Amino acid sequence: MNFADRIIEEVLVKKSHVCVGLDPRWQRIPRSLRKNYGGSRPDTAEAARQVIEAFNEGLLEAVKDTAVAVKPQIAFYEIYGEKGIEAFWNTVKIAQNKGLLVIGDVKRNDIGSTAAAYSRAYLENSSPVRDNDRVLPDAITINPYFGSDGIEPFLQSCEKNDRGVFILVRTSNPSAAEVQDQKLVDGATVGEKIAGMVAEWGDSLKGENGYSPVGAVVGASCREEAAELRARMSSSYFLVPGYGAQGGGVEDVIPCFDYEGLGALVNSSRGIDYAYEKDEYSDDYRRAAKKAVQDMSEKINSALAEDPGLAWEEAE
Ligand SMILES: O=c1ccn([C@@H]2O[C@H](COP(=O)(O)O)[C@@H](O)[C@H]2O)c(=O)[nH]1
Repeated sequence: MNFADRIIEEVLVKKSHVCVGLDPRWQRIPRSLRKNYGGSRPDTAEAARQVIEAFNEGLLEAVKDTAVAVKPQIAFYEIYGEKGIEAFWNTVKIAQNKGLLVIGDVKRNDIGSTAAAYSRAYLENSSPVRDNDRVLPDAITINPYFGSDGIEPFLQSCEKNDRGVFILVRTSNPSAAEVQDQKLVDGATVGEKIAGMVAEWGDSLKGENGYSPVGAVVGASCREEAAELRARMSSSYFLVPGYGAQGGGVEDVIPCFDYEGLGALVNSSRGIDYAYEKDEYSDDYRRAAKKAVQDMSEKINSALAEDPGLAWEEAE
């Protein structure tokens, strides 16, 4: 089953389009979890690993029935060095054991031969060491800037191992337009040009539901562009960050979906991880995360039920 079919299977079972980001920011982890490990900053890298894993375990248990996928952003783990990396990989394992798809937000790529090593690191079981007890994320985010030879090794790994990639097409950050909205000689923007390439890269890998494992990152901050991008990448699942903490709302993500109300996973990281901060009386982050993810899912589902064809109508 290709990666997009695996997403759709979970979407239909859980009746949800939500991806929860796992971005552990030390000072925002509930005090009760970190107080014996150093307070305002971790005493040791090992303390950081333990607290992050405990925090993530609680979040994962809380969101596992509603979230389709989780997206640990590796920067928040790398800052703790090797112990942080250990926490990242342990988080991948814990999440998968709870039935969640894992999207490693690692934004990798390079020249072709180096991209092949990245692809092997994240999407291949063939470890360079003999002791091959490895977990792999179900998908990762990658950068298209190197062009086809950088992308090719990832496509091969996706096909061989039923994994997926989400290629950066239109990101959610405030400066994204500086590069991605620049017009090329044919009048298309850089983002639209990449969208066309993403569609081609995935074309021969489509699965049962017509989606390929070659997805696209399209931020919730670019509602105007989203319908056009959906039309250009009709076989690509979208990963949509920017909901919640970055200001994106349900109306911003609806154009990322297809006619049937499929085609997009909407991510929220801080909005779920630290939902407990809104309750001045409790630091039960698990209960708050569970409620936040349910609310988010219900909002998206009701908007889709009202107007699943919105994206296509706007693009025509
Ligand atoms: O265009 C992009 C690509 C990646 N991200 C990442 O997603 C999460 C969003 O976190 P929130 O707390 O929900 O804002 C974060 O890990 C970013 O690095 C993105 O926001 N936009």
